[in-house]
Amino acid sequence: SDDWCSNERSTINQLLHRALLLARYSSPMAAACFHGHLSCASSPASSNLGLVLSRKYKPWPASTFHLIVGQELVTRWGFQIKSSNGYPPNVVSSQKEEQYTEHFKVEQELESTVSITVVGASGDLAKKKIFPALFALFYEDCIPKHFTIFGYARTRLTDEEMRNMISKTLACRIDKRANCSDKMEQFLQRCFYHSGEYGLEENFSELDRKLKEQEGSMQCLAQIVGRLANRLFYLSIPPNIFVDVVRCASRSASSPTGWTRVIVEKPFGRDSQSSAELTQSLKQYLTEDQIFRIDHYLGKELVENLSVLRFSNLVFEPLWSRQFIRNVQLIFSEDFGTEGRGGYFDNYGIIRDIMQNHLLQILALFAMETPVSLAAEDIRNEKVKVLRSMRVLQLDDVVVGQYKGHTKGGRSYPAYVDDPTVPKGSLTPTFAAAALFIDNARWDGVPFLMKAGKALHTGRAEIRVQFRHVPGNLYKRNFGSDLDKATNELVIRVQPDEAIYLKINNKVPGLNMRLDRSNLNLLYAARYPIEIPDAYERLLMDAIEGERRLFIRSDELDAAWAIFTPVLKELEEKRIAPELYPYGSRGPVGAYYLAAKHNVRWGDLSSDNNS
Ligand SMILES: NC(=O)C1=CN([C@@H]2O[C@H](COP(=O)(O)OP(=O)(O)OC[C@H]3O[C@@H](n4cnc5c(N)ncnc54)[C@H](OP(=O)(O)O)[C@@H]3O)[C@@H](O)[C@H]2O)C=CC1
Ligand SMILES: O=C1O[C@H](COP(=O)(O)O)[C@@H](O)[C@H](O)[C@H]1O
Repeated sequence: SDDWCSNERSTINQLLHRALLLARYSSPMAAACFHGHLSCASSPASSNLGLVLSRKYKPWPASTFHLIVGQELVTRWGFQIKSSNGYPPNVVSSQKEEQYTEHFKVEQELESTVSITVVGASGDLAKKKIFPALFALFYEDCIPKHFTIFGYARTRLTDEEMRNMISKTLACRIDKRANCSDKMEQFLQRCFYHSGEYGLEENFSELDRKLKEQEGSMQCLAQIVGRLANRLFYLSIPPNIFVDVVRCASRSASSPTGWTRVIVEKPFGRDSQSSAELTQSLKQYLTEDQIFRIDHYLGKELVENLSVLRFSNLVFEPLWSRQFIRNVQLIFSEDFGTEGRGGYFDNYGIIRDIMQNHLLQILALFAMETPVSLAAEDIRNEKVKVLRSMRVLQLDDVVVGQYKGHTKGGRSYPAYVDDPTVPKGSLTPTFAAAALFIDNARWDGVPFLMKAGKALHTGRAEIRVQFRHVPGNLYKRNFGSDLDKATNELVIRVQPDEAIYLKINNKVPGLNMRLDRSNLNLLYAARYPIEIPDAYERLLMDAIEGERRLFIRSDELDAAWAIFTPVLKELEEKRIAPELYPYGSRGPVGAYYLAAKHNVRWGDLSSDNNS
């Protein structure tokens, strides 16, 4: 009854928290999705104990709880997950929202702690992306309330020195500057540093002690309810030390009570074999569920939007096949060279750096069949299927290039091989174009062209979808002899100036019948006047929440390497010389010929003003 419920509230809460702990241990998947807590709610349906759900609640399968006191099983209840207002569990009616607010507050107090250790904290990526993203999450209240951040690297720094180092990289969103410096100060006070070697377990044991100290100080209430101390490690280090760190962290610094997850940065190997070896080594210490392989392109707003565009717009989904699409182009260009990263880059080259991961991931999302649901495994299953349907890339369908020095407007730009960290005479491609095919019913015969390059004339990432000709087009004489110019093209511009636009043929206003190509243009800056979060913010938030949708599963990785490994080997074994292109140009002409061979024109090179 309600009376009993309120008298026994604290006992019941404790019992139910223990039940939740048990549920977490017996069903880690469910627990990973579950961010709520159970409490004795004074709901009208008094025979039910209420289940208070957090904002982050994801569907949770019906389950049986074993309620335990001490070691003894005293009660066993099978009960359904149902909200106390009678709505389905993931729906809270707006009328009832106030009633829930109090519960949310209590819930927040009781949430677990999370410690995020950035391994390689002194490095470029950590400073440039990871710490700023963590701060942005803090600023937006998107990080659990009880968090600490640790930097770990060999460089000797005090806590204060690390705070000083990262404070230079933090920024507030231009559209939300309120209390920015206070927030920064609060954030920095939660940041600590530990200096250690990457392969020494005792150094990680020291880190463990420091983590426990911080977790303890966040846990005054936790002793009562058994709050979990969760730990996330971000491997922002060169790949040759991934396994050392994972071994040490898992043996000496993994969480004794909560989850331990590891975000692994690319490159995940150099080919099928080394990637499989890396996976195998990581799996000596971690389960697949603990490994979060990051591809930051999956966290970009427009890449996330791809599925929304496809699956929730009737105007697109029926057109998404060989029947209407002539070719798809995935284009990445940077207007700067390897600048400082030549040492890393030379061992990988542009195919491994951009195509095999970022562009292929976009392709998979673009081309996959409709997943059963938006659950991570359903999406990843579809991505694996489409990747496994792809034809192994042939040398004939690849063009490679490398930038050479160039002088323009009195300024000289270096060649790739001028980078002091690049070996003289290196044949590593800084540019590549490739034609890929998916041998399934939906995409049979449709070329998926990829192009990626550094030191080009512009910095851009986009997906271009060129549609077929309109059969028996009544207006064909208005287009002259070049019917290709009259086909529709959908452009999803991932960056910069995020946009989705569709090129259509349109009548120019006036008394005569003149047609032109115009854009139906969804320019994000005009439509959504907010600053778009950085990809790392979304991905870090997801990793903390245990959401795996945007991370790469090991079988996806295997399928991705299987497409590129043979050609990468052939390029290296035959020592194929890349075509040189001037720094700041549009890349090697070979890319035009490759496209022409497949009856394609690169959309980004169109003479069209609205390209
Ligand atoms: N930078 C970027 O833009 C991107 C990077 N990545 C990936 O992220 C990871 C980190 O990149 P980034 O920050 O650029 O890397 P860095 O080269 O800056 O290395 C990070 C830290 O690792 C330590 N370190 C460097 N080299 C070695 C070595 N040979 N042996 C042991 N420790 C070493 C250094 O810390 P200390 O000496 O203090 O121990 C360094 O500060 C890499 O896997 C990279 O491929 C992925 C996408 C983009
Ligand atoms: O992973 C990488 O990505 C960056 C480009 O990322 P972006 O978000 O700035 O577009 C690239 O410069 C780097 O070579 C590569 O390793």
